[in-house]
Amino acid sequence: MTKRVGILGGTFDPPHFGHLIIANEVLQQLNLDEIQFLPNYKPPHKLKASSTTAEQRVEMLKIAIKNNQSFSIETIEIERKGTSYTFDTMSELKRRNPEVDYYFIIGADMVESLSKWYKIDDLSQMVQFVGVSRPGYLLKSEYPIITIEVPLIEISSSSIRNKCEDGKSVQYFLPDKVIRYMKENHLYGL
Ligand SMILES: Nc1ncnc2c1ncn2[C@@H]1O[C@H](COP(=O)(O)OP(=O)(O)OP(=O)(O)O)[C@@H](O)[C@H]1O
Ligand SMILES: O=C(O)c1ccc[n+]([C@@H]2O[C@H](COP(=O)([O-])O)[C@@H](O)[C@H]2O)c1
Repeated sequence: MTKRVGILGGTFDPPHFGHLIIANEVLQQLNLDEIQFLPNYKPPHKLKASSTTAEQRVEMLKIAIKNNQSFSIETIEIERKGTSYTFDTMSELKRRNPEVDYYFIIGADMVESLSKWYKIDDLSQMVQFVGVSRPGYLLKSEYPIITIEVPLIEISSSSIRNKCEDGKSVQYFLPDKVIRYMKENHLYGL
């Protein structure tokens, strides 16, 4: 039987409640079988290098999704290294799991930039894109995306990193256990 899997690709530097809420909303609203979080090794469009390692980002993701049996982590991009082009990743995942229908979840900020993605025409034939609302961005695309309304969440990894560096609290933006890991490992100036 065909399996329907949602993929949430991201840098997760760090993972936050925005990621968890959109993943859960798409899972529920599209009645998918599961969600796989796909941490990238090197995001194609971000110029600034992370201050954290890929292993630390994966560790934080593990802590964040623990206890939800519908959530798991796909580490294919970390293992492949290099620039994490989604076309390369999804071609390989489709080759490994031809029976799976993939739903690639993106926030509205990413929806706006889809035309610049590597081999986007081929990629949009291979996966079903699912765009979710995000404050400040339109949920419109020339590509055949499904759009899902989620509660608007004004949280981003960059705002969390900035708050940490400014000595401000990030409690309630991400799980306490992830904050504990960040402190123990002195991430983001903590
Ligand atoms: N608050 C949010 N609402 C909706 N979508 C989000 C939200 N935060 C992240 N996303 C989406 O999740 C995916 C992964 O995001 P990413 O890991 O880059 O986090 P980010 O908060 O956007 O990071 P940064 O601030 O460093 O750019 C992207 O498709 C992004 O659009
Ligand atoms: O393949 C591309 O050209 C491409 C361009 C921009 C973003 N992406 C993917 O979109 C997802 C969200 O990206 P980011 O940078 O917001 O973490 C992540 O899986 C990226 O690898 C992919």
